[in-house]
Parts: sequence; structure tokens; C-alpha cells
Amino acid sequence: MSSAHGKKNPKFGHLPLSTSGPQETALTGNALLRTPYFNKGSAFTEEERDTFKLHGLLPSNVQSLEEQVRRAYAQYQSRQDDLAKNTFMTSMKEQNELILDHLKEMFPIIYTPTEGDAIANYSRLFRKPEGCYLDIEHMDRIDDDIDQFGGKDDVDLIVVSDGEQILGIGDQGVGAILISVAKLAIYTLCAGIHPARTLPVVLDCGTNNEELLNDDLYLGLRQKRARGEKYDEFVDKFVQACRKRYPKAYIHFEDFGLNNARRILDKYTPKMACFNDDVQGTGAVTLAAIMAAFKEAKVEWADARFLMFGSGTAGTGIADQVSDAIAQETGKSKEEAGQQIWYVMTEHSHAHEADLRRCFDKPGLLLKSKKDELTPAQIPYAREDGDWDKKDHGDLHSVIKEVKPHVLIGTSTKSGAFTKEIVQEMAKHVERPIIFPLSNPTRLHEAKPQDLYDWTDGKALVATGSPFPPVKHNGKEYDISECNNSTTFPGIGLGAVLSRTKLLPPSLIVAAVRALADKAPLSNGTGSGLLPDVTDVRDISVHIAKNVIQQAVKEDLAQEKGIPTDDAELEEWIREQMWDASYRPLKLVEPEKANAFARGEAGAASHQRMGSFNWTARL
Ligand SMILES: NC(=O)c1ccc[n+]([C@@H]2O[C@H](COP(=O)([O-])OP(=O)(O)OC[C@H]3O[C@@H](n4cnc5c(N)ncnc54)[C@H](O)[C@@H]3O)[C@@H](O)[C@H]2O)c1
Ligand SMILES: O=C(O)C[C@H](O)C(=O)O
Ligand SMILES: [Mn+2]
Repeated sequence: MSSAHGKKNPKFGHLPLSTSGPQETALTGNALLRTPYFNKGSAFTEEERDTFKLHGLLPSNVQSLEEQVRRAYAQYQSRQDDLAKNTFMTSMKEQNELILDHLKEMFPIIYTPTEGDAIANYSRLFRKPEGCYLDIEHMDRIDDDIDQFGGKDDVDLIVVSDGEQILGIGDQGVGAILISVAKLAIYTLCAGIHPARTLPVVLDCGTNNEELLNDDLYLGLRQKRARGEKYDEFVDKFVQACRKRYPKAYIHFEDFGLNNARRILDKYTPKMACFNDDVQGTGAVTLAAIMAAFKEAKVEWADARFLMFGSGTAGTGIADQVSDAIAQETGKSKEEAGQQIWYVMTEHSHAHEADLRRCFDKPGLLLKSKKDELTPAQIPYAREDGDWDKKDHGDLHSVIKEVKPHVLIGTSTKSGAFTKEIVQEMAKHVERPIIFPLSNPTRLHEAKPQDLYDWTDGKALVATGSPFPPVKHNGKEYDISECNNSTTFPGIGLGAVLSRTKLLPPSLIVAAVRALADKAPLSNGTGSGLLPDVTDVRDISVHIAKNVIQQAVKEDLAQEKGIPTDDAELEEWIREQMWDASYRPLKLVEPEKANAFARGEAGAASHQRMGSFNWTARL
């Protein structure tokens, strides 16, 4: 793929991911137009139309990318509802330029919450495949199946999901491919990860979603989810195939079920650069939001009390980040720090049937006497039974009354769980209740931001998992920050890819949190949110990537050579390698002199992923 890379930048020398300069291709005429990687549609110049034999194949007026984007935006606006807009964006491949122009408006369309509807309706809306579909009944084929997406240097980043716990909407089977696709779109938009060098994957292990199993149009494996050894073997075969075929690729795990997410992360973290977004990305962004809220509310780490409502993958991921932060800030042991965190489990879960029964049986505070029923990630936060001497096992209201938390975080998938009574109980005991309803999509939020302001007379400090419009209180507007892992995973991934870090230990996540916390707007009553706005996310990603890279270098994990040590130079080095949307000139080369990529043969991932229209820009 040398035509796409290898620009000699006079300042830095060879930058592996730099993407300026002409694109070489041996394709002409219809073959060129059918190859989205090179196709510019109406934006081919007159000279290019001559050189590449395109006259007659295109209307005569030559347009700019801006004009194409304007037309696309009008088409987008004409779509009736959010899901129709999402479908349109899927078919649109100039979308990066288009989205960057309308980032705030389109973020909820291409990502949370609308993406959730697109996933739930995957088999109904399906038009064309995108990414890599692996089938647990054909494990022997994984090497071949994954082989189709380029050569060993062609993939930087893989997002994989097994579809068991998509957002808060549970098991979505093969539709999970779209969460991998959506997360990768965010990587490109928010951190300039090269879209043609990414690979979305779904591990189809069957589904326990009865609705899908009974749907004639369902596209995935129509059988119950595989568990146990067979499942583990499948995941391992996938990981080994990736390492063999794309040894440079960083693997991002997304929306795995409660019993697998943490286990898989713990298994592979010591061996390779990998990341679980629901555990680590969520933990990182939430910790940064807590740090900002503490400054505002003047809460000290040493005596802060946290109440987590929901103790699944995200809830325990957040608790781990928080207890690390308490330990670091106060010098306490991690165990002592854990005692500042209280957990209330819900009676509602999308975990598989056995868990579901268990959850219905035992809602309430996590207690040591229930140890056998807890996941390993929950155990550090279980309380001594003596800590809770009440008759019941503690509903959310009674635990709030007793614990008097400064911070209440919802990852319960239980819509409306933070009621007026509960919130007002919390507000009785602390000056500024810090409340983060994080369950996605929007309809599953534990509370609405406007209600939280109204119920606490504007004292609550709020951040939410899905985007919300500003709230009004006493004639003033307050921005509601989106506390979504999309603020952290792009920068962490950019840092991991550019440094080619061997591993991604927790210290690199801490470096990312620091970077994000640095950039949090200090509101001081100005009405700005607790976290940076999505429109600033590219700059935030650079800052996060810089910290991650520096930490990787410090720990001797970075495999990339020539990473600048100077702060400003490092930032320039990162920006130089970020992909952004703009057309590059095309250069015709002889087929025999062209590499497979320029002949339109290699890089199948990008060809397949780009649909029929172009989003080529700086490829
Ligand atoms: N804002 C963000 O960035 C972000 C990130 C990740 C997840 N989330 C949201 O958080 C919610 C939960 O996601 P998750 O990945 O943690 O799902 P999960 O399946 O791991 O957990 C779901 C819920 O079920 C409950 N539960 C599951 N098993 C249990 C058991 N054995 N005992 C008691 N309770 C049990 C948990 O309390 C948890 O609240 C979702 O709505 C998701 O969208 C938000
Ligand atoms: O996908 C999101 O919006 C955030 C998070 O990963 C989730 O599972 O809810
Ligand atoms: Mn997720």
C-alpha cells in the first residue's frame, strides 16, 4: 500500500501514516468509478477526466467537494426521521467532510442514540455488508475469512463486538457489526484514524434474543449463544488470526456481555495492545467528569462517597478508575479506597438468562455474604454484611439516605430510576449532588437532566451518556456534557496506533484521563458543561494521544521509531499523521508497475467499506 503512505516530510522524515501527495492508480473509466477508494464522482477535474477516460461517464459540470457536501446535506435534511437519516449516512460516502461540517447535529445520528435503532433493525434495513463477519460454527475458516482485508501492514485498528450487550438494549446478534462500524467512524472523525486502515468485526456466536431467533429475515446464526470453552476458543482464534494477519493492529472490544467483557480484557491485556471500551473508555471519561465536578463542588477525594447504580461492565469499569484515583490522591490502599464506593444492583438486566434470574432474586446493595453470586469485578466493592444492618437489602432510596453520596452514577439500563424522591434525598445531604445518568440510549437514562436541575433547584452537576440539549433554570441555560466513552477512545486509539505500543496497561489509560481532565472547561457558574464539547473532540484526541504516546515511550512500550520528545513537535507529528477529508490528485501508473492496491485489488476492507460513492479524500 505504498502509494497511500510514505510521504517524506522534510521535518520528520518518513511518517508511516502520512497521507498527502498524489494517489497512484492504474484504473481508468468505469473500473475507476466503481472503486470507491479512488472515485471522486463529479469532482474529477477536466484533466483527470482526460487522463482516466471519464468523459461520457459523468455529467459535464465539475464540482468541488464542498458542492458535493452541500447537495448531500440537503438530501440528508430531506430524510424524515433520525433512523432514515442514519440509513442515508450509511449509504453516503463523502460523509466525513459532511459530518465534520455538521458534527454536533450529526453525532447523535451516526452514533448514540440512533445507532442503537439501526442495530436493533439491522436485518430489516440491511442493504450491503460492511466489515468482517465471523461464524462460531466455522472457526476453522477464521484465518481465511480475516485474510480478505489487506496485507500485513494495512490494518491499524480493529473494533470487534460479539453483540451480547449492545448499549443498554441487550443481545443484538449479528447486528453488532454496526456498533463496530459506528465506533470506527468516530475514530476517523474524532481522531483522524485512517478509515481505509480499519476493520469492523462481528463475532457471531448465535443470539438469545427470541425476537431475532423468530425473525425470518434475521441475518445471523439462528441458534442460542455458544458459551464456555467453545466461545473462548472462538475469541482466541479470532485474536490469534488478527495477530498473525495484521500484527500491527490494535484491538478494541465493544459491547461484550457481562461475563465475558472483563474476562477477555484481563486475558489479553498482558499479551497485546487491546482495549475494552465499556470498561476502560467509560471509566476514563467518567473519572474526568468527576474530577471536573469535584473542582466545582469542592469535594475532597479523601472523604468523597460514591454510589453506583448498576454493577455491570461499565459500572465496575468506572469504580476501578475511581478507586485508583482515590488511592492515588489520598495514599490509601486500593482496598480502603474501594470502601468509599457503594453499589446498588438492579433487578433488571440484559445479561443472559441465568444472570437475569439471579438479578431478579437479589436486587440491592452488594454484600459479601452474596459473594458466590458476584462477578470477579464486583467482589472488591462488596460490603461487610455488618455495614448494612437494615432489614431489607437496601433499595436505592434507603441506601442514599444512609450513605449520603456526593456522586451518583447510573449504568443500570433502568429508565427513570433516579426519581424525584431519590434525587431530593441526595440533595438533602450534600451541597452539590453530582449525578450522571449514563445508560444509553436516551430512553434508558436513569433521569432527564432538566428534571435533575428542577428537583435540586439547579444545584445538581450533571453529565449524561447520550446527548441532551441544554437545560434552562432560572432564566439561564446550562450545557449538559455528554459523558460518553467517545470522548476518550478515539484519542487513546490514536496514541496506541501512532506509537505502536506493545501493550496498553492501565497507566496509559491514566495518562489519557489526565489529558482529558486538563481540557475540561471550568464552568464556575458560566453554564458550560463538565467535559469538553464534541466540537472540540479532534483537539482533545490529539492531547490524549500525546499523553498516551509519552507514557508508552516512558514505559518502553512504543515500537515506533523517531517519536519526537519535544512536546510541541510531538503534537505536530501526531497532527501530520491524522487523516482528514480532502481530495488528493490522482496519478495514472502502468498496471505492471502498480502495486496491488493501485490496481484496485488489495485493500479489500476499504473497497468493501466505501460503498459505491467516494469518501476518498486523503487516502
Ligand atoms: N455513557 C457511556 O459511555 C457508557 C459506556 C458503557 C455503557 N453505558 C451504558 O451503561 C449501561 C450498562 O452497560 P454495561 O455494559 O455495563 O451492561 P452490563 O450487561 O454489563 O450490565 C447491565 C446492568 O445489569 C446489571 N447486572 C448485570 N448482571 C448482574 C448481576 N449478576 N447481578 C446484578 N446486577 C447485574 C448491572 O447492575 C448493570 O446495571 C447501558 O445502558 C450502556 O449503554 C454507557
Ligand atoms: O456506545 C455508546 O454510546 C457508549 C457505550 O459504549 C455504550 O455501550 O453505551
Ligand atoms: Mn459500548
